[in-house]
Amino acid sequence: MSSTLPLDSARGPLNADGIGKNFDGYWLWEDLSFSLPPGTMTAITGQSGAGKTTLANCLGLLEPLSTGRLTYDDRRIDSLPRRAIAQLYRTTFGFMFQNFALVEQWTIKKNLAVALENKNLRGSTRRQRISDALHEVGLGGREQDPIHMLSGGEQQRVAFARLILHRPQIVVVDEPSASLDETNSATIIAMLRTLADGGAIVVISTHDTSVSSACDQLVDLADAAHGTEGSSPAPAL
Ligand SMILES: Nc1ncnc2c1ncn2[C@@H]1O[C@H](COP(=O)(O)OP(=O)(O)OP(=O)(O)O)[C@@H](O)[C@H]1O
Repeated sequence: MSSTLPLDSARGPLNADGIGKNFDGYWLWEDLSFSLPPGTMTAITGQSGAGKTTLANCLGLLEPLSTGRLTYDDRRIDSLPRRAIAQLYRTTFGFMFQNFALVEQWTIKKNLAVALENKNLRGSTRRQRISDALHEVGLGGREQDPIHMLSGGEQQRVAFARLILHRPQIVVVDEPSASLDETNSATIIAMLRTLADGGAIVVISTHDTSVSSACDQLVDLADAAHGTEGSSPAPAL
């Protein structure tokens, strides 16, 4: 798919340095170090329960790390106060969650307008941007459709249109192909690729090999040491 909309480039890599996550003495993953460069798509892979979603949440600053640090744009970002994280959500991070986080009773247009709230745009510019984003995802002219009338694939396109409007430098995606058929899954991967091609850092938690094989690099949690301190590792689920 071609991209006609301007996207924001990331300012440098998002770096993870020795990060770990511990729940009640159990290390889900630990001592992970990797770099997510601008312009690339990275898949977080591993078996069910390996901690893919948890790692995506930690990279998106939605959950705290137990150890290690995250840096972006030469700035440590994992231990920021709430207000600074909120600012990063307005300016830097975009998310696509499994349930798309759309308001079902609202129209497509109203859901998309939320992404432009802080951008101080004239009404006509706002309408044009929404219209362009909807054309970009193949839903041109559907502004007034309520979300609950849309299929899962269409809802995901709306969620993607919202990402386009938000123009994030870092995009965190959780299981993009869950509950989608092959065609819709391929479409969403192509859409995420347009964000990476525009210079964004795209990181995707997935159990789907068709998604991970479309990425430029993997963070495989099968390789992450885990277990309780002083005991053998937990059995595979
Ligand atoms: N807040 C929490 N407190 C305790 N345990 C948690 C918490 N959040 C997640 N877990 C546990 O961490 C493990 C990993 O969960 P996570 O959803 O990250 O794995 P996943 O690899 O994404 O799994 P799946 O592929 O099945 O979605 C699970 O056993 C889960 O119960």
